[in-house]
Amino acid sequence: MKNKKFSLRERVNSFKYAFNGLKILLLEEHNARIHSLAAIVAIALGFILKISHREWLWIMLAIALVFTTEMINTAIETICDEITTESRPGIKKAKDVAAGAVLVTAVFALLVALFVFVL
Ligand SMILES: Nc1ncnc2c1ncn2[C@@H]1O[C@H](COP(=O)(O)OP(=O)(O)OP(=O)(O)O)[C@@H](O)[C@H]1O
Repeated sequence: MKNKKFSLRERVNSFKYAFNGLKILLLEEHNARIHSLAAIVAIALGFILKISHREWLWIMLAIALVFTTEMINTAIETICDEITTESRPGIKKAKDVAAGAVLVTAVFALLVALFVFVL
């Protein structure tokens, strides 16, 4: 793979696959819809309250982190379900740790919103 020649078409396809991943997340994952709604509300509030550039950076970081962990969580869940649907302690551990990562970033995003919009 490493010695393959550079191909613009393959690079464009990589972007297509990545956007497809985002589309799958938004269409199929209920949590992602809730996070999208929260992101839209935060962006709207940012414009309404005319927050500073620095505050926008925190809001964008929070949104990006939540979506990134949500996507990695979905990828891990999907791989786990492809491996087996039988009850396995290792699968439970992987899924719960991945879900925990989403929780950590969601709490971080809530704290950012609290600091930017309330305090
Ligand atoms: N194959 C498995 N073996 C053991 N535990 C599992 C397995 N699949 C899921 N679990 C556990 O069952 C619980 C629910 O799993 P599930 O995959 O439905 O996650 P979820 O977060 O409820 O799903 P979603 O993200 O789609 O809302 C979690 O604690 C998960 O770790």
